[in-house]
Amino acid sequence: MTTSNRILLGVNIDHVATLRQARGTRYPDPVKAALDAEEAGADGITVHLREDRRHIQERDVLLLKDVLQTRMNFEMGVTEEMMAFAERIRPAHICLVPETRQELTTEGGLDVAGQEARIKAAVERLSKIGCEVSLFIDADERQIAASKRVGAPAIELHTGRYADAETPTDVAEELKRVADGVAFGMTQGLIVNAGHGLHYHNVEAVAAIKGINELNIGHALVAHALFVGFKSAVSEMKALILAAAAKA
Ligand SMILES: CC(=O)[C@@H](O)[C@H](O)COP(=O)(O)O
Ligand SMILES: NCC(=O)COP(=O)(O)O
Repeated sequence: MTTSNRILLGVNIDHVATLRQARGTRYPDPVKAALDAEEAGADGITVHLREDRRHIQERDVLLLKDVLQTRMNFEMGVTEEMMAFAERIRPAHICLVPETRQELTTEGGLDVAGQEARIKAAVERLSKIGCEVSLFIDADERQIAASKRVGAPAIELHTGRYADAETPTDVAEELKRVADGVAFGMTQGLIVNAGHGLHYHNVEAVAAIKGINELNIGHALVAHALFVGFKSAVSEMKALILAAAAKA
């Protein structure tokens, strides 16, 4: 259980691949982004191999597996195709996420409570090959307790609702939901990560929540990198979250 204010930054490079896929070019290469992110202080690299391959491709994951100095957090839907691919590459971390083809982005958390047997079998299968499995869920006690029951050592709380909240009241309410989720996850002995929709203007309040192990951030980093370069984008984000965690 994490009790200190140490906080890690997982850099999600999916949207570097989004730009490449928009034209079917060889650039920009997410592998180069990952190496730059590591040099700038990323603690890990997150990639989501979507079923529709809209951004990250198998080629990216295979190359990253060979070249990363830190560790890969491989996000995947719970499908047989992905399970078999994960068994082939054996990433250090796997985050099981819900996925639908039409969604613009990952819209909500995985319904662990509603499909415990299926998720338990996936967690067991992936744990057997040495992966630390995390479940991408809403900050909801029912889902957190179910995550514990299915044997996942870690959860990642979906911060999308917090990021999308528009009024100060809603922002405060969603932030509290995340903070309560972190606290409850810790009582369950889970490693608690968080992410989705975090950016330079909303990240500090989340980084200040005691007990969060890691924040996974992608879209905002890639967007900022267009103007300042990838290394600066990562180091600015890392400095922000470390300062916020230290002040808390
Ligand atoms: C699960 C998650 O939050 C990330 O994988 C994020 O979803 C990546 O971006 P897209 O949802 O746009 O693929
Ligand atoms: N799991 C969340 C993630 O990896 C990054 O999400 P986003 O910052 O691209 O919204």
